[in-house]
Amino acid sequence: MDDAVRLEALTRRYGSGKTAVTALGPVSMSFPRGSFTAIMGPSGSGKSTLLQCAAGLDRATSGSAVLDGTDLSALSETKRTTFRREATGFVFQAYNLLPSLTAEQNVALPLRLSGRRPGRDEVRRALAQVGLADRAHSRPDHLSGGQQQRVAVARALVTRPAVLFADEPTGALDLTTGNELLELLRDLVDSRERGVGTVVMVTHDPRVAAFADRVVFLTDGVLAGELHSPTAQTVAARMSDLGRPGPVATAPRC
Ligand SMILES: Nc1ncnc2c1ncn2[C@@H]1O[C@H](COP(=O)(O)OP(=O)(O)OP(=O)(O)O)[C@@H](O)[C@H]1O
Repeated sequence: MDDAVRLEALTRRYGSGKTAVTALGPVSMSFPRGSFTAIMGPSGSGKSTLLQCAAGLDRATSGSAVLDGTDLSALSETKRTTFRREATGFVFQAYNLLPSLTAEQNVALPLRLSGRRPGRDEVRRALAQVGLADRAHSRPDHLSGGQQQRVAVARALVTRPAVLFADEPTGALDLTTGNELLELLRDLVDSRERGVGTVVMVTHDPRVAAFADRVVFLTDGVLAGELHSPTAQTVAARMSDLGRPGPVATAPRC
């Protein structure tokens, strides 16, 4: 399996001099195509920073992120933005839909931002992928929270990105609706003809992480291990270990 995303000694620092904060790194790791990875770690451990650098929403201070074969650090700000719009989809906790636009118009936005005239078929296809083909003309305030987040997923899928990134995508949803959304993400990875192929998701909830193939743990901006074929119990146990003083929590930055 080749890599959809590869991080090579990536660091992200904020500020300069004595007030500089290293939010992340150095981190080296891969997200293989066709995989569903969850990123976990205590608050402030660098999860969102990792996601944003991997997705090209933020720029590494040193090292690089290689996304779908393109080294983001080698691109100018403008080229990175253009590339990111085509190669990635991003779903946030808050659905971030424009309230005055219909579901269909919201989904078409990334195509318009890329300077393309949205084809009705590609927009309808993305809505069908999330099970909302019949709600194309609904505005967000006529949709439930779960449906709004599905529209946000359809918007993220419309450019047929190589990777779908999600930062706490179920954070605003109740348990049942959240599980339905996670089953949708799982299905996007598992079923090739419907699929986006690769999903990378930040969460703080072990039950949410258990939908992934692999969980990657961060503490203080560096990798603190990973877990394959996770269950909510094994993830919760590892998280609790991370919180305890010991060899893992005190591992030096490499
Ligand atoms: N713009 C910024 N300026 C300065 N420091 C920042 C900035 N963004 C993040 N940080 C710091 O970088 C570190 C990592 O932040 P990040 O948001 O990636 O962590 P997180 O694991 O996603 O946290 P949470 O679970 O609370 O959302 C934190 O110490 C944070 O305070």
